[in-house]
Amino acid sequence: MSGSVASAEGNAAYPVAVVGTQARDWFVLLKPRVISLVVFTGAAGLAMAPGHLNPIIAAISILCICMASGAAGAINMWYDRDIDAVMKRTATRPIPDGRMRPDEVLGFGIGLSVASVILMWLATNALAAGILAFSIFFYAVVYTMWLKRSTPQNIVIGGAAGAFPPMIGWAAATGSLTVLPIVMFGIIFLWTPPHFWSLSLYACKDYGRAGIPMLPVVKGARHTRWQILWYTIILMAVTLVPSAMHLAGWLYTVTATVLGAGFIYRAIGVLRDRQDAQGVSESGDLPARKAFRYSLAYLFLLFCGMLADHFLIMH
Ligand code: HEM
Ligand SMILES: CC(C)=CCC/C(C)=C/CC/C(C)=C/COP(=O)(O)OP(=O)(O)O
Repeated sequence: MSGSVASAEGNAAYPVAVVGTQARDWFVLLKPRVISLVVFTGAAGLAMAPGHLNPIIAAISILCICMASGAAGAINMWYDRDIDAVMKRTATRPIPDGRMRPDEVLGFGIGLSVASVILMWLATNALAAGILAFSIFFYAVVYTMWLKRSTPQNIVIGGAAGAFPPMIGWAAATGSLTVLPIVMFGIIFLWTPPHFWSLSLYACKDYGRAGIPMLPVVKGARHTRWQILWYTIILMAVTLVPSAMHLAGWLYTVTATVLGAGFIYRAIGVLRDRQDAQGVSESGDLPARKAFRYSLAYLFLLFCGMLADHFLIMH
C-alpha cells in the first residue's frame, strides 16, 4: 500500500541489488533521536508507578518501547518513501537514497513490531502489550497511512501515538492505569502540536512540494502561529493538573511553571515574527526554529522535574 502524492517508483529507480547497506542504515530506520525522548517518557511512567519493579523486567519493558517505536518509524519510512524522496530533510533516508529496498524495510518493521509486543506480553502483562500494539498501529497506520496525507489536523490526532509511552511504562509496572499516567499522556498529546508546527513553519516549502497538507501549507503561517500559542497555553494549564490534584509536589510545580512560561514566551516570539509577509524562510535562526528546539528541551526537563519531584519530594 503506497501513498498517492508521488510515486516512489517514479522518484527513484531502486537498484536491482541494493549494495552497501550498512548497520547504520538499519539504525537510521528506527529514527533513533526521536525515539530517545519517546522512550525517556516511557521510562518515566515506569519509574513513577507504585510498587517495586524487578529491574530486569523494567529493562525489558524499556527495550520493548524502544523496539516498538523504532519499528513504527521503519514502517513510516517504508510507506512514506515517495514523499521522503521529494523533501530535502528526508531525501537521504535509506529507501529514497536507494540504499535499502522497500520490502526489506517493511519486513524489518513488521518483524520488530511483532517481537516487541510478544516480548512485552511475556515479560509484563496484556494491558502494556495491548497499548504498545495500539501505539504502533496508531503511528504506522492511523497517522502515517491515513491522516498525514489527508488533513491538516494530522498531527493533532496522530500525536496520540507518541503520547502513549508513559501509560505503557505504568501499565508494564502495575498492570493497570490511574490518573497520573493519563495526565502524562495528555501533556505529550498537547505538546505535540507546538513541537511539530514550529518545525513545519520553517519546513513548510518541503511539505508543500510533497503535497502534504500540514497546517501552514493549508491555512498559512499566521493561523499556525496562533494555534501554536493556544496549544502552548492549554499545555501549560494541563501540566499543572498533577499539582492541583496533589499528585505532585512543589518541585514539579515550580519546574512546570518556569518551563511553561518559557514555552509561552517562545510561542509569542513565533507569533510576533514578521516573516509572514515574505513567506516562511527555511534558513536562519528564526523564532520558529528556536521554539522547536525549546520544545525538545521543555519535554525532557518537564519529565526530569516530574521524576525528581516524585523521588525527592513526594516519597
Ligand atoms: C505526530 C507527532 C509528531 C510529529 C509529526 C513529529 C515530527 C517531528 C519531525 C518532522 C522532526 C524532525 C526530524 C528530523 O529532523 O528528521 C522531529 C524531531 C524530533 N521529535 Fe518529533 N514529532 C512528533 C512527536 C514527537 C514525540 C511524541 C516525541 C517525543 C516524546 C518527539 C521527539 C522528537 C525529537 C527528540 C526530535 C529531534 C530529533 C533530532 O534531533 O533529530 N516527537 N519531530
Ligand atoms: C511506542 C510507540 C510505538 C511510539 C511510536 C510513536 C512515535 C515514534 C512517535 C514519534 C512521532 C514522529 C517521529 C513523528 C514524525 O512524523 P513524520 O513521520 O511525519 O516525520 P518525517 O517527515 O520525519 O518522517
